[in-house]
Amino acid sequence: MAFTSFAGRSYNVVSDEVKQSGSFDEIPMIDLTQPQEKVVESLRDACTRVGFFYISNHGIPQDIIDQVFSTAEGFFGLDDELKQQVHFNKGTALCGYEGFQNVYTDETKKPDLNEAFSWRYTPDMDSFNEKAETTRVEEKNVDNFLTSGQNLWPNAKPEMRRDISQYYSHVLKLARKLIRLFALVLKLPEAYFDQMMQHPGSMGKVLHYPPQPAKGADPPFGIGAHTDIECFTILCQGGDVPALQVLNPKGEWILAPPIRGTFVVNIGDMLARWSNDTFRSTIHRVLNITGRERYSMPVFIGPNYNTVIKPLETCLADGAKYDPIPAGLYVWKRLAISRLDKDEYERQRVKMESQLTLPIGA
Ligand SMILES: O=C(O)CCC(=O)C(=O)O
Ligand SMILES: [Fe+2]
Repeated sequence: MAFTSFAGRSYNVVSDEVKQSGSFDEIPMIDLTQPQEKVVESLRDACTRVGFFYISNHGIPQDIIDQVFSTAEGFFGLDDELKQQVHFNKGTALCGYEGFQNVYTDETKKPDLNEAFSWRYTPDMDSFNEKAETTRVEEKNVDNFLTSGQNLWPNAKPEMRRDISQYYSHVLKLARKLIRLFALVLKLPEAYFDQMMQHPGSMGKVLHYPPQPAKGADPPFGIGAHTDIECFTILCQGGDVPALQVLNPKGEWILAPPIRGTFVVNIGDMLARWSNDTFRSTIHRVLNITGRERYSMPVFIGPNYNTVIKPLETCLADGAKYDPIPAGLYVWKRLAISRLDKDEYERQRVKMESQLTLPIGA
């Protein structure tokens, strides 16, 4: 069975059976409190060979995590009418509520069996970053997708804004720590990405996957097989509901179960592209056949949307494989194609391309 991702790469999937072993037989675990050289060495292996890893001792208090999942569960339990009030179609940032089977992720266009609520970075959600407010000015000439303040927070569940913001502030801090480690892995100065991460091109999402039948010829997936769009994802799995599967190079699906006290981190297409494929962006999907409700919360991290993603100098041994593209345009195209109808996509594309242009000589 062949699989072509939205990023245009082909993969061979040999078996639909979930294996516990393979060419990477498990997802590495990296303790962030080890000496830095050890962390960097483990990250180099994880990012180049697997594209997925767990992190332990990440520093985010468990009660903050528990709180946000409990609030999100309450939000998903609201009447549909209340959730529809913040449907992503009501805003311009492609964020807000997505109902069951509203969106598709894999190239078969089969709708995903989840409901979700998503938000975009705004400086007021970045409370550990003293420079957050001053970076807002960088975005003043662009609107729609790129403008801050477009989040659709539900009035019917005001704790969503409070608890998500609290959690997200912590995750942003962790993300800035990780990007410094990635810089070292890529043989760049530790602070190489710092400025670009002041106002990150970032989104977050909380997802609810209902249980689904274990058998069936052509089952819907909680989320279809895909690679993530941004540079990397920090994923928190709520409860103890194993359903995330990761495709190894042999074409086998490896389970990445929740491990309390850890996050799953995975590399996305933007960092694979930026690193000229030094880092791997690995295919994954969700199939919740546990009989239980599953909740998860990925935060997608990328640089400021004006950043030009051009293969990094330290990764050019085989020549640049990719053309430069503004980060915001890359993200927008990937999100919009599975969310907007064709005419609306074309209308917005023209506008986006005129707003996000490459600097001369990029
Ligand atoms: O729910 C999960 O475990 C994964 C979600 C995911 O892959 C995504 O939202 O991109
Ligand atoms: Fe994903």
